[in-house]
Amino acid sequence: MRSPKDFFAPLAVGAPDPVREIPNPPSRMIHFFDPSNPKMAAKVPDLAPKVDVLLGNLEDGVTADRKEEARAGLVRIARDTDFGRTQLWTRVNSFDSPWALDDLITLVTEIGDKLDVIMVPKVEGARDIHYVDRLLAQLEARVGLRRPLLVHAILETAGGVANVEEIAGASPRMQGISLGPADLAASRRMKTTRVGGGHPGYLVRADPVGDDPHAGRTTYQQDLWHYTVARMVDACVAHGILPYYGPFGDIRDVVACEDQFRNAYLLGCVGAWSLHPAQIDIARKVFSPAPTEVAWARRVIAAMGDGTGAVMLDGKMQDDATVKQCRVVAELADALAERDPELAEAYAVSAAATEEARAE
Ligand SMILES: CC(=O)SCCNC(=O)CCNC(=O)[C@H](O)C(C)(C)COP(=O)(O)OP(=O)(O)OC[C@H]1O[C@@H](n2cnc3c(N)ncnc32)[C@H](O)[C@@H]1OP(=O)(O)O
Ligand SMILES: CC(=O)C(=O)O
Ligand SMILES: [Mg+2]
Repeated sequence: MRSPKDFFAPLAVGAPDPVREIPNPPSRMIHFFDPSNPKMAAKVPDLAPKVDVLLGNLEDGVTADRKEEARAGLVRIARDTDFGRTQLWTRVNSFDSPWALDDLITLVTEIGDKLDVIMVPKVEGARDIHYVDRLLAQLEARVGLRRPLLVHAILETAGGVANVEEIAGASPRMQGISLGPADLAASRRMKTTRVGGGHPGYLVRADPVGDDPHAGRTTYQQDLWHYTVARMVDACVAHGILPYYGPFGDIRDVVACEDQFRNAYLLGCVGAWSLHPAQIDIARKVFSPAPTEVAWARRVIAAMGDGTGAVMLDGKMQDDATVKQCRVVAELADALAERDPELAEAYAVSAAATEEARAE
């Protein structure tokens, strides 16, 4: 653990000063693509304006014999593409692999000025973040970067979950954490073979109605990921960084994907991964507050004046705490509207309708 006195000191002579506050532009979907896959690479210019984050994935999902091609492909794509306001992230290989060191050296020295965030898989504890923190500072100093690269950890080992608070606070570079349900399931020896989502066997059952233990008992499927997501959200928020749900592997099941994303949204996550173009709009829909919610939030804020006291609105008590809840929704809506003309219109229309209803 760094001393609080030198927490914000650069870790190499000539490296840029660490950021004091993590930037929070929209990152509702982190869209994964394999830079060694020509079909996916060809889609990047069209996808860029449609997503908040594009992530060139070098780790799992890229075959071992195409690791170098993926790395070189990402360098090429980063140089040749105008990403506009869309962020460019990468996921490097894990630190025990033969590729991670070259991933970091090549990407920072070749396209460090284009990258926003480096996602690190299989983070076990603060020691992994300390390693990448120092190495990034050395590389930034070598190439003269003026803006520090940020680091995002994947929570996908039992050790990582046990150490999630220290990971979240390990460096001022820490931008956020994503849940990695596939590796985490394997690490914990969970007996699900799915990538995220529920499982029909993980349930609670209503009490028996008579002597027959089988008759008429409703079951309720439970969320396997609730504990981990909630723990991750608390660790992130306590350290001023951003929590994300990770991948949902059943691409065809757009309904369950939306449910899983929405659970994460309601628990405090700011976004999720999209593995396939079909998941981009699901994430956009879920992680953008509904216009009716925004209209309600604005009504509460207006009704609460200076934000203190208690008032009744449509039969519901509002006070200092509920106005804070509503500010979360309204501020998110304002930030998204600034980027997304469709949402700006939807939120403006809902505001006008609310005004009209109040005037009547
Ligand atoms: C547990 C983890 O670590 S998750 C993270 C690692 N995994 C990944 O990143 C997986 C990323 N996604 C993929 O590899 C693919 O989407 C797959 C394998 C799941 C499905 O791919 P396909 O079988 O090709 O899907 P499908 O046929 O529906 O694709 C339709 C088109 O979209 C393209 N496409 C698919 N996924 C993506 C993507 N993520 N980005 C851009 N284009 C994509 C396909 O190349 C195809 O292009 P075409 O119309 O020119 O032929
Ligand atoms: C996200 C990821 O890497 C995993 O689920 O293993
Ligand atoms: Mg993984």
